[in-house]
Amino acid sequence: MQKMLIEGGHKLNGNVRISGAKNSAVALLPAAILADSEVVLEGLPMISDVKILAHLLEEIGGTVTWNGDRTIHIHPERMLSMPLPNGKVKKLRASYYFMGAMLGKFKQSVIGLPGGCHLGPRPIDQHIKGFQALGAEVTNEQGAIYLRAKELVGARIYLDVVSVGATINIMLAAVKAKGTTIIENAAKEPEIIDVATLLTNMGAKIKGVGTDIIRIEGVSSLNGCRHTIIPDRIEAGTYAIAAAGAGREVIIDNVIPQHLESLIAKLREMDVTVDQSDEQLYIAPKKILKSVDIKTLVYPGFPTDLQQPFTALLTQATGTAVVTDTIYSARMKHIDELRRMNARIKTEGGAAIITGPVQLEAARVKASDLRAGAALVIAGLMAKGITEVTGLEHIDRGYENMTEKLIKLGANVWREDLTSEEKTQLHNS
Ligand SMILES: CC(=O)N[C@H]1[C@@H](OP(=O)(O)OP(=O)(O)OC[C@H]2O[C@@H](n3ccc(=O)[nH]c3=O)[C@H](O)[C@@H]2O)O[C@H](CO)[C@@H](O)[C@@H]1O
Ligand SMILES: C=C(OP(=O)(O)O)C(=O)O
Repeated sequence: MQKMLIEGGHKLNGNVRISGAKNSAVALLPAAILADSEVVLEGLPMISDVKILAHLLEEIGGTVTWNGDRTIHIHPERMLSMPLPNGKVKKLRASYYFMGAMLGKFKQSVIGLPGGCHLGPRPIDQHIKGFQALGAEVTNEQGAIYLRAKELVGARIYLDVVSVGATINIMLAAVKAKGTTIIENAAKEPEIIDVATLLTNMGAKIKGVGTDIIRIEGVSSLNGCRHTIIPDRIEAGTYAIAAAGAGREVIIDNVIPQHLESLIAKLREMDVTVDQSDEQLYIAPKKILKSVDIKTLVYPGFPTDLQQPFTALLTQATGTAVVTDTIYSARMKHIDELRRMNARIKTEGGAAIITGPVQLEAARVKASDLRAGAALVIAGLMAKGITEVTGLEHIDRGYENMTEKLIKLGANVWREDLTSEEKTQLHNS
């Protein structure tokens, strides 16, 4: 177990290269189950979620080889619908994609309820509703979801809430179903388009991704293919926010700026200079940042996954900002930790109200989830003194080589093993 130490006050400067998108990768890997021959995925991020999913593919009989460190070759020919009720599936959210992919391929699956960030309740009722509409019988037995179908038949499915996971999971189950499936009120995130691109390359017939109505004509078999993943807009956004709060001039490489329009608009409202080209963002903050309100929404609205890092940035802005998370109203565990660092944040009626600017002070803080971790690291870059962040297993789920990337930008950041006393303290906290 380790902690990250961040000596604040070193301005970020230079280039940072963004890795492949976590939320695409975690769906592309299970999607490979549906193919009859080799699937090659290029540009995967080297994060723990990806490593766990690759192991799960092996657990169900797949052959997985890494070529170079970011290209994976998956042979699905010997995969079986092995039950995965416990163990690794609980370590991440996206193990739920094994449900849709195994149901689509084998007409049955047994998967433990997923883990992932604790952001308040994260039901999967819309996934289940979709599987049932396609003809699956669904039972929950001792914390595992059992899915069985004689055959899957296309259906019209209206999502009661716009859900990334349910949209992708229903696509995975429907691509080999008999007839036509229509998903209404579908989510439109770029990662959904990336998954649909892979499935289309495999031979699936999907129309309308990126709109709220997706139409899928089932096919009887899917072949292997090669696919390059899109860049991670949330990782890019995290570095853009860090640059706005603790940077001089930062260039973010390997990004699709159109995926970050809501963030770019908010940074510009704060008076941060943001220039964009095809695959780069240039970020240069002014001395004084203006406060802005944010409200998280489904894509293309402001992403909930950037709410916590952005809240850290707002501690440096002049005025009062109101942050509302309409996707996960309980995604506020970073706030107590930011307060430990001298942030002036109140919570009222589910919103966070941040008054700034304040001089953040270093403290020992704990990441309760992935983006809370990113928020605390950003706060550490802006704080006086050496901040210690624990809970790095959350950060490692979604940020490849964060320490190395920050060092390259000029930050003074390093990791140390926890002493046994610190481990005990952490365990008891
Ligand atoms: C692996 C992955 O891609 N994770 C992302 C995905 O999570 P995930 O796919 O879990 O999030 P969803 O888009 O499904 O959730 C959106 C909202 O719908 C609710 N809901 C969802 C499904 C359902 O069956 N019933 C229901 O009520 C959720 O509680 C939440 O309030 O999208 C979230 C919202 O952009 C991001 O924060 C996560 O980073
Ligand atoms: C909430 C997140 O991830 P997950 O859905 O995988 O828990 C995230 O990426 O911010």
